[in-house]
Amino acid sequence: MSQQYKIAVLPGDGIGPEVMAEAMKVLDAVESRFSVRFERTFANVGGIAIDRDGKALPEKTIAVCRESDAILFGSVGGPKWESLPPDEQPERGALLPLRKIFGLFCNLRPAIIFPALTGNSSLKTEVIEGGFDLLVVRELTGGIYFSQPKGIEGQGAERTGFDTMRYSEVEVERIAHVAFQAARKRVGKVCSIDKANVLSTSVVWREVVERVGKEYADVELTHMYVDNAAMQLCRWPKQFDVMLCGNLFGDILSDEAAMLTGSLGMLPSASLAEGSFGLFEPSGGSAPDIAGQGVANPIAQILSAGMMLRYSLGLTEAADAIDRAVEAVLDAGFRTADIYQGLEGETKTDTSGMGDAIVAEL
Ligand SMILES: NC(=O)c1ccc[n+]([C@@H]2O[C@H](COP(=O)([O-])OP(=O)(O)OC[C@H]3O[C@@H](n4cnc5c(N)ncnc54)[C@H](O)[C@@H]3O)[C@@H](O)[C@H]2O)c1
Ligand SMILES: CC(C)[C@H](C(=O)O)[C@@H](O)C(=O)O
Ligand SMILES: [Mg+2]
Repeated sequence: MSQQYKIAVLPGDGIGPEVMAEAMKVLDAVESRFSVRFERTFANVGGIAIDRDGKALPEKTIAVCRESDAILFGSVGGPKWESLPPDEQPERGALLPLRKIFGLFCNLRPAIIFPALTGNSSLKTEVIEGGFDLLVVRELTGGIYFSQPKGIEGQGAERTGFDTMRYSEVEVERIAHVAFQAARKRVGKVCSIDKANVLSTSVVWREVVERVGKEYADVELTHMYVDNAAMQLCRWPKQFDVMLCGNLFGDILSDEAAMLTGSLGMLPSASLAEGSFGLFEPSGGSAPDIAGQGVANPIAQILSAGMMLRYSLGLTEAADAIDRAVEAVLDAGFRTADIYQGLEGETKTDTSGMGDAIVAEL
């Protein structure tokens, strides 16, 4: 009998359902090749859940997630819901609560340049030569995203929006351990990103990371201010192996790192709790500017499904096969619009064409 896994599938809004359909085809292919079964339960999340169930994160969606081994998430949000009160909008009403409810404190965002796409990078050829492979380890349930108090108060010219940024030692410690352990399996370098020249949270962050680093004598630890890090990523990304970041800095730097690889549509992510449970989603959003046209790049969603197999389900061989299939399809010249340059050997394809090519390769 084949091994069975339960997956909560939350396509969400915009391009979410379009790219999720391709990830489903890939999971079908994995089922037949590796003799496993993915029992998938679809549930509403984000704007579509507001429209159908009256709130961005319905109880029944939370229940489906609780009963599953992992969550595969598309993306949420869009102009249709922007006029709602902030806490009811898809992002703050669904995605952030999901991260908190399931304790998904650790966000892994690997930015790897595929050899076939070196010409797509926004970087100069000499900078890209030989490719690069870096991992952003982002703290996901603390910092300015979640600290209280926050809100908007007052009237007229005195009306003020405010957020608070707090990081406790335990929060920094547990994400630092993840970064050092990841570095051990990679090149062995952690660069911790902060703003310790200005922010008190960063003073605590740097001290704790330094202390945790003493337990990993085999890993090289450096510290860098976030503004310099943003510049260094464009200048010479190869200097980085693991970039350890707080919630806000990791959000910003991971989008930057994505673009160095060619497109935001290429960058997957894993959001992990203690243990094996996780939520897997593209790093980018619902892309309202291209939604409904069938042209979105499904690779970030497909690679996110691969990360789910690797991190939550322990299906390393199948996860490797997905990564290899994506690489082979790019080598063969298949390109969605976001990575198409009109060069010789390139074949322009749409969302489902890219999914089909990856399935055929699998
Ligand atoms: N995890 C999430 O659900 C998530 C993440 C980020 C943004 N959002 C939300 O998405 C909405 C749109 O935000 P935004 O426009 O700032 O960011 P976005 O990431 O949706 O889009 C930024 C740009 O990248 C392009 N892009 C993104 N994914 C792509 C793909 N797979 N293929 C091709 N091109 C792709 C878009 O077309 C757009 O030009 C907002 O409501 C935002 O809050 C959601
Ligand atoms: C949509 C938004 C809340 C989210 C974040 O800021 O974490 C997104 O940008 C991401 O990177 O996953
Ligand atoms: Mg982001």
